[in-house]
Amino acid sequence: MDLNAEQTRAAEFAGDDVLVLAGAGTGKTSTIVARVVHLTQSGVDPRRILLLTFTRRAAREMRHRLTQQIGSSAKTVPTGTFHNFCLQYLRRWPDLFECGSLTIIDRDDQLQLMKLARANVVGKDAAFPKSAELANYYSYARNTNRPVAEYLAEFTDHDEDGIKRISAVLQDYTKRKHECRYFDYDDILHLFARQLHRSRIVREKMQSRYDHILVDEMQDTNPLQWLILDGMRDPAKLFCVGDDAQSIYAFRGADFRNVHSFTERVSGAQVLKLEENYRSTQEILDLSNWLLDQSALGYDKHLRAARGPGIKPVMVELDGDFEEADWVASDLMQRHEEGDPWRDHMILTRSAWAARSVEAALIENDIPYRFIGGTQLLQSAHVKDLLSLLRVIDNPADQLAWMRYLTLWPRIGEKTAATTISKLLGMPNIKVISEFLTDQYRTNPRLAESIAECLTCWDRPSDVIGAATDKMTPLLEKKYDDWDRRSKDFKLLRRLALKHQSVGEFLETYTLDPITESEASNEDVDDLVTLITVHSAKGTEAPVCYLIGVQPGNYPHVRSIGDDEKEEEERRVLYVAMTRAQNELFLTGTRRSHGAYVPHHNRFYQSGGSNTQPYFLSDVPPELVQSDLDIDTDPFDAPITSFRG
Ligand SMILES: Nc1ncnc2c1ncn2[C@@H]1O[C@H](COP(=O)(O)OP(=O)(O)OP(=O)(O)O)[C@@H](O)[C@H]1O
Repeated sequence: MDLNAEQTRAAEFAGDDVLVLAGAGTGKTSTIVARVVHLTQSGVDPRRILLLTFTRRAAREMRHRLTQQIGSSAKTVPTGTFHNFCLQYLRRWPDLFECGSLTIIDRDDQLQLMKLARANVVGKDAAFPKSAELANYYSYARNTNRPVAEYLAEFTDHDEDGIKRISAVLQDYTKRKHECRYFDYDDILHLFARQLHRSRIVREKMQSRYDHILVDEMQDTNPLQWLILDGMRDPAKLFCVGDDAQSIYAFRGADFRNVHSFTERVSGAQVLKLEENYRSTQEILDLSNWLLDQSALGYDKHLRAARGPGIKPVMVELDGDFEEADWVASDLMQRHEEGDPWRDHMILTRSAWAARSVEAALIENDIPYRFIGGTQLLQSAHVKDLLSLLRVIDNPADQLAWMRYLTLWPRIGEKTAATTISKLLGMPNIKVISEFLTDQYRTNPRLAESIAECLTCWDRPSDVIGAATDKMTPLLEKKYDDWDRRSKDFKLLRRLALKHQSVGEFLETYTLDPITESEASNEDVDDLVTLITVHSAKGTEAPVCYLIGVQPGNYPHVRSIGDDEKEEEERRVLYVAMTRAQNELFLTGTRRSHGAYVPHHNRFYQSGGSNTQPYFLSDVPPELVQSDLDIDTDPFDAPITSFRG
């Protein structure tokens, strides 16, 4: 692929710091890869080029493309997400980062711990914010690098007393985290950034390691991530690539306006633009451009299709979720019968929950698929049960895992488990704990035996999972009705674990970068339909895209209505989704559950009166889309036409 003039200018940029501001599909990924190639060919040591991506999938993709161009030296270019990058250094220099050993916890564990802290500080108070809300406050304040109390005072309606109580819960949560040697996702970035700015030694070490720092998806970096970049740049040069119209992570503290202030933050930096879209046909871009034009924010983006014209996006209105799911499944099957590979198709959904009917239709029709961003394998209850055994061995201070593991066994309730946990926490190592448990629970001998068995093969993660499965199957079989279905996941875990050197690394990899059951079981299968949440879909593309649930109430989402900032973020979510399509774009929506609809050129028009709610596509010009008026949504109601005429 030959780069165009804009892309070449960016890839071969000879100044110090640069922001490449680029529209969807304009070749940001290709340009970053070309930049690395250019730098290595100009004699820069590949190990001194740091490439930061938004997801591990994006990192894999970049590495793959780099390998095609520069061969095996691609492996030596440090490539990963902010979290992976920071964690790697926390592990390498625990003393410098003052962190010792640590266990990364996921959102579920974070909420469990917050629940305990909340109960401890405020007891039973139904009006007090729930754990999820508290965790969001905590995370948002940290990602935007401001004190929690200040954030609460400025952005919430809580009064002084409320703020004091919330702060007390968050302090209790932090204390519990330290006791268990837990690190939540934000801690990884926070600790790294803190030491980078506090310790001269850390800063000097980090600043001397890289000559070039390349950052993808700059529009979704938050102030905490900026602190990291700012602490490491100079003399290292920044090459940041982003698109303000694709910023969809405000809930994690990202502010798309940050890309606009790049030149103020990095003096002497230049801004380059990429405007020619190579992904989609002009019709798909016309609709996407129109969507942005409706915003008061003035994105000033008009994507041009290098590929020229194609087919207009199609809006399909269906009766309900099941009809929508059936429609997508039958369209897929028809295309496959006509010779299109499954992999050419992507279904985009707002959430895993919103995709459940479509997922069911794919399964029912034997359509092979992988679900990216769906319910995570490691979050299913039976997998958490099994992994609790591995977690307590890996970190004997892991109280949440101990609680889960101990209460799995007969006649051990939360109170008994809590007493046991308080005793075992002071013990020096897992062997001593295991002996103590043998003694303590003579009627449940397998409780301690399972630990001992796992310890015999601890350096072989896949065998550890095998041993844990053998020991725990009789227990779990009784707990779950659908055991046959669930037990298959343990085979998957074993397979995944084969790729890892240690149990700790295995647990950490999938906690940091969760994987769904369908992704795990189809890792080596190439021809699949991709079902994906829009938030996971950045950077991806497919010839045919189905955006499901594009109806009033979803775009913008009811919860965002009335909040201008949130509504605008919703617009960008829809924009990201639309701009994934290369050749064909279907926007499907349902009329049930959203009140009365009347036929209209775009078929999603909602009748006026009290039912009216904002909907991004309510005024879409008819010439930009096709309405699929011929779809037979309810064949049993339609009059039958005699074949005799
Ligand atoms: N100069 C070019 N010539 C031909 N095809 C190109 C060129 N640059 C990029 N492409 C193709 O355009 C598509 C989009 O490129 P890429 O994924 O790099 O865009 P992007 O800007 O990262 O997109 P987004 O931000 O929307 O995810 C890819 O299929 C890529 O191969």
